[in-house]
Amino acid sequence: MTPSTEFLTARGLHKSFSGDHGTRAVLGGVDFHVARGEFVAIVGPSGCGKSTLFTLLAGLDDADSGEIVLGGERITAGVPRCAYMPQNDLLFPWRSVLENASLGLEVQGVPRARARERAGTLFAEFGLDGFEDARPSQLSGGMRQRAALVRTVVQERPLLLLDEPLGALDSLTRTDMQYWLQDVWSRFRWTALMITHDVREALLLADRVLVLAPRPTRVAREIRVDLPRPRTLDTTATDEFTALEREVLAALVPTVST
Ligand SMILES: Nc1ncnc2c1ncn2[C@@H]1O[C@H](COP(=O)(O)OP(=O)(O)OP(=O)(O)O)[C@@H](O)[C@H]1O
Repeated sequence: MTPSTEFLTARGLHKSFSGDHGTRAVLGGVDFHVARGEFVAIVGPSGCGKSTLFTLLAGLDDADSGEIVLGGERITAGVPRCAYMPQNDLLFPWRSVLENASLGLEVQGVPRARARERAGTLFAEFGLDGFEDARPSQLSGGMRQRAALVRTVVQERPLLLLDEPLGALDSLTRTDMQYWLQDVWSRFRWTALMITHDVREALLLADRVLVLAPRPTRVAREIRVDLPRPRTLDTTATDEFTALEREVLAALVPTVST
C-alpha cells in the first residue's frame, strides 16, 4: 500500500493495564494501515486485545506509546472521530427504534428533530421501515443489529468500528445479516474495521484480514482477500475461499496443522 492510499495508520501501539496482580501488557506494538473505502476484518485469539485496540481507535483511551493517524490527523482520547458500534447493541428499551437510531447524532449536538429525520431516511434501506415507533423489544435480533448500525453509520464519521456486530445472532440470522451487510457496504462504501471471531464471515466481507497474535498482541499476518464481489454461497465453496480459510486459521492457531 502506498502512503497516498493510507487513510488510517496505526503505528507501534503499546498498551498495558495495571491492577492488583501487576501490569498486563495487552498491545505489544500494533502496526497497520487501512485505505479509504476499505473493509478490513480483525481476527485474533480471545482476550488478545481486539476491543482494547478499538477503544484507542475510537478515541476513548490513549495508547502508552505509538500513534493513530486518521486522514492526516492524530486520534487521541476525548476527540472521537470514528463511529463505534460496541459488541452489545446497547439499544435503550424505553426509547423507540427511531429515537435509539438518532441517539448518536443527538450526542454529537444535532437538534433532536433533525437527528430523527436523518436517521429515518435510512430505515427503508436497513429493512426497518414501519418500525420507527416500535420498542427494541419488539424487534428480532437481526433488526436490533440493523438499528444499532443505523445509529452508527448515520453519524457519517470517516471510519466505522464494528466490534463483533453479528456475534450475538443465531447462525441463520447471522448468515442472512452477513450477506445484507455486504450488500449495504457495497452501496455506501464505508471505510470499516470489523472485529469477528468467525473466519468465514471475515472472508465473506473483508478486502483484507488482519490476524492478531496472542497478548501482548501485534499483527501476526495480513491476508488479502481478492475474491470477486458480490460474494455468494457459491464463493464460499470455491477452492480459493477454502485456501484463504486455511491460511487465516493457520495464522490464528499455528499449533494446529491444517
Ligand atoms: N480497562 C481495563 N483495565 C484492565 N484490564 C483491561 C482493561 N481493558 C482490557 N483489559 C484486559 O486486556 C485484555 C484484553 O482484553 P480485550 O477485551 O481487549 O480482548 P479481546 O481480544 O477483545 O477479547 P475477546 O475476544 O474475548 O472479546 C484482557 O486480559 C482484559 O482483562
